[in-house]
Amino acid sequence: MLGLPGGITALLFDLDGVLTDTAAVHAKAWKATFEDEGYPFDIATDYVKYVDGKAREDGIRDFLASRDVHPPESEITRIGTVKNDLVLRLIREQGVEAYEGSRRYLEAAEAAGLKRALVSSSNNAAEVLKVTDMARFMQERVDGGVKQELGLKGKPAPDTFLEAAKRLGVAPEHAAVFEDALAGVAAGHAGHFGFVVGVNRANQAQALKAHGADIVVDDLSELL
Ligand SMILES: O=P(O)(O)OC[C@H]1O[C@@H](O)[C@H](O)[C@@H](O)[C@@H]1O
Repeated sequence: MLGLPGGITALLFDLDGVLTDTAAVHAKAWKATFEDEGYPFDIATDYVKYVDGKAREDGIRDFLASRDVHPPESEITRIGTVKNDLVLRLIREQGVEAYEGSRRYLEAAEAAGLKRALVSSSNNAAEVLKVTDMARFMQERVDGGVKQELGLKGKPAPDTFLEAAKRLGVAPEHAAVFEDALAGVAAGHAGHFGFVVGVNRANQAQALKAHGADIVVDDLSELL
């Protein structure tokens, strides 16, 4: 059913790049922010490898560590605030769209009686879900704020996905993970979920597979 193996009863969706076109907005804002700070930043390599899918502070820490820079927490918070102000401005100016294929997939999942949760590293997830009218599809939401409240480890650790499965009352082997980020598919793999769908929005099908995706699609409509 819906391109999933038998036994899957719950679906765990990443947001940016899986349900909405906001991954590119984040990438653009990170590039501008890091380059203003004096660090050349390549989206195809640095964003994908060090930042994509991770919690805000983890992305900053991991990218700067790759340049052998290890700033104090106050500095990481400052850079994160600059980047977030820019993301919010870009979202206000450009708007946010949900992928049509993802909306149709969620409608089909709802009609099929599958449970659904959002698992996003972003602190802006609730707002993005709301403005794209996708919140109504989600029975649970584990986002950047929930992660902080509960002290969960971020992606690529599986903890946020495991928390969402627990909230839905489903064992990991009965849940499928939908992710576009390498850190996200790695989290799905590490959590021993029943199925990991890699969503290829950045021409990285091979890398998604190598990090743990069971299948890779360009759009969720391929699974309908
Ligand atoms: O800064 P926010 O909105 O809390 O988002 C954190 C991260 O959320 C992830 O979903 C994005 O892939 C990252 O690019 C982003 O950095």
